[in-house]
Amino acid sequence: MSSIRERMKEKKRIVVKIGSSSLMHDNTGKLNLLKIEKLVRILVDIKNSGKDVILVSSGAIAVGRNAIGLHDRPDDLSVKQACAAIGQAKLMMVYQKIFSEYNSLAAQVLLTKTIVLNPVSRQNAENTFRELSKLGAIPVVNENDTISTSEIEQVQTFGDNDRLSAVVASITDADLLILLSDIDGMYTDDPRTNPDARFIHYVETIDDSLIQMGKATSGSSVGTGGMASKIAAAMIAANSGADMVITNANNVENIVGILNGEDIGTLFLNHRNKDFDLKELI
Ligand SMILES: Nc1ncnc2c1ncn2[C@@H]1O[C@H](COP(=O)(O)OP(=O)(O)O)[C@@H](O)[C@H]1O
Ligand SMILES: N[C@@H](CCC(=O)OP(=O)(O)O)C(=O)O
Repeated sequence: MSSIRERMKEKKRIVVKIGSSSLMHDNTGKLNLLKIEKLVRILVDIKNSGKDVILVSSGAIAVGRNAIGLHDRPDDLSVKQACAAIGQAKLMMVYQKIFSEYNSLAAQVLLTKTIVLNPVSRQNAENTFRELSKLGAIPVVNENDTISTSEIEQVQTFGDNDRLSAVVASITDADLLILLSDIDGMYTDDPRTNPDARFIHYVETIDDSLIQMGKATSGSSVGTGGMASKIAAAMIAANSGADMVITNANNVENIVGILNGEDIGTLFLNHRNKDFDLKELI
């Protein structure tokens, strides 16, 4: 076990993000309940061990699409937003049920970019997260997709939950962000299109050559942002003082391995920057 990975054992506040593709069965588009159940059990156990944990869960639009029998990804904004409204409620119902089976409280927090950019509403959000932590609840965060859109200037969108999860790590002062994806971690190129792509275990510095390697291509019909948005998230996390690990959601036990210091996924090392202004990277 490397000394860099040893420091994972000391992490106190962990943000875990799961993407839409990882929550669903790819052949049916329905929720993978076994995976969600395992994820929740692990999160509650981390909380029980005395650490703080926050879940950022995508899936509102995908679950809503499935509920109304919409096979293709909607292009129309109002359809997307209606799907999100239906899907977010259904998703929370599932989370509530499973969290309560482990005697734990799930708390829904829906954010928009505007909330984070406005100092007063951002302070409110920070206070809420702090209070939830004191109460022993586990926040389940998503973007407020029914109202945030790039087309409405007053309510700008994060667009993908990788960036959102890094923003959550930043405003909650988390020391670790784990992105559960449909891939083992970052490669030198998208391995779905380039068989010669090599796995990257550690990233010390996010430079231009690394940014070029992370393509915006998504591995599924429900994912958003590809590796490019995960690198954008890593930049926010690193500046905020949080290490970030990308790992495969096929095995949610990877979370436990990462916290035990095992060499799993791609680790982006943090470089806390006290002059960092979140506004510049979102
Ligand atoms: N350099 C790269 N390394 C690994 N994956 C990459 C890279 N560039 C693009 N990708 C793509 O990014 C996808 C993961 O992003 P995305 O589909 O948005 O997943 P998620 O829903 O898990 O966030 C991978 O399945 C892969 O096809
Ligand atoms: N907020 C949207 C998901 C946006 C997103 O980034 O999705 P993903 O690439 O699956 O993490 C939803 O809940 O449907």
